[in-house]
Amino acid sequence: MSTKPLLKVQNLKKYYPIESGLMRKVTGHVKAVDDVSFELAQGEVLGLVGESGCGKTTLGRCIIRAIDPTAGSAQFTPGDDVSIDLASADKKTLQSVRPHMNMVFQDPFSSLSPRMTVREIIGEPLRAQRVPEREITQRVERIAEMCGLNPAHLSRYPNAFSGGQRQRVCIARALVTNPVLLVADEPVSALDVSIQAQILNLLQRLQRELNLSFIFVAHDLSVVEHIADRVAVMYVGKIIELASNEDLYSRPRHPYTEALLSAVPKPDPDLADETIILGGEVASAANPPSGCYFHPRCRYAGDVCKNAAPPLREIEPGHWSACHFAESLDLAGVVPEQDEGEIVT
Ligand SMILES: Nc1ncnc2c1ncn2[C@@H]1O[C@H](COP(=O)(O)OP(=O)(O)OP(=O)(O)O)[C@@H](O)[C@H]1O
Repeated sequence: MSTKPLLKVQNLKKYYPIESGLMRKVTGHVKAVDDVSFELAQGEVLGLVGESGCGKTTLGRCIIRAIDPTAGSAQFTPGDDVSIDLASADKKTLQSVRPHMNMVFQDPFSSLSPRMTVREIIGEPLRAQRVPEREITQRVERIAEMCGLNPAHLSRYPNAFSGGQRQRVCIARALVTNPVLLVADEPVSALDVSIQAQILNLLQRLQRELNLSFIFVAHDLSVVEHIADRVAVMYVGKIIELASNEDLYSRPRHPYTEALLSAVPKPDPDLADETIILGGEVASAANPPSGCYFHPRCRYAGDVCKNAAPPLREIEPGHWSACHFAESLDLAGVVPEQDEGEIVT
């Protein structure tokens, strides 16, 4: 088995040009993903968390090369003899590794063709690989069953399915090629609260049974608390904290993470609500503030934060923070929920 990380992302960037005037002159850039680096081990679940617009979806899409990054690399090593840079790979090379990675999207209502049966939808990636029809039938039925779908219902169309069942169809389609890497982009946020736990439990079970590596995108730390091994927090295109689940929740080392954690629902309703209300707007990726992008909203900011951008640095083994005061601030965390099996609704 390979000792290399499954995925090594280095200095990844995605800049969108801002054009204006009749001549569509480029007057600036939206830095949607700005110099992001991290590694993902085989079988690891990385939670990718941050407010709307911070670049989570763009990062996920760049990694699986649904869109082309502006710069940087994403070395993907799905096997001992296969290792390619997804960021720079040509079309043919990408096609050869496509079956090893996939993405599940937020909205199961718009991501399924209404004119195809569920059997056809799930089998589509295999058909694209020219897998024989008999094998497609077997593999579709197997993965559908693993995803909690009744094989007798596979000849139905998506509109006969509820939101949760449709997301199961999306998950089955994403897994039918036996990928090793799955990017799940807010896979439960479009679903009813009562269904969210079922889909999270399903993803967790599949991750364990299939030894999948996950990048699990969420805007809320409570969603990834149960499923992630490590968590990366993004703010305006950059990772500003990265640590093991336990360290990040119990001892955050960035004021933005502290604020996100304060909004995580407390198990004990008698505990005082100490939600930190962040003032001001999320900084614009087109025109970010000077220094630390978070400083205009940070209650601990000093002069240095206005002037100098703090790099993401390892402040203790495995715990990375991009705060000038990471070592000296005593930030409030939460007790992470123990993983005691399935989430109960
Ligand atoms: N095609 C595009 N052209 C220009 N700007 C874009 C494009 N796609 C995304 N952006 C901008 O890039 C930034 C990051 O967007 P992205 O959708 O990745 O954020 P996100 O964290 O996933 O947000 P959400 O949780 O709302 O999906 C935003 O400022 C967004 O407006």
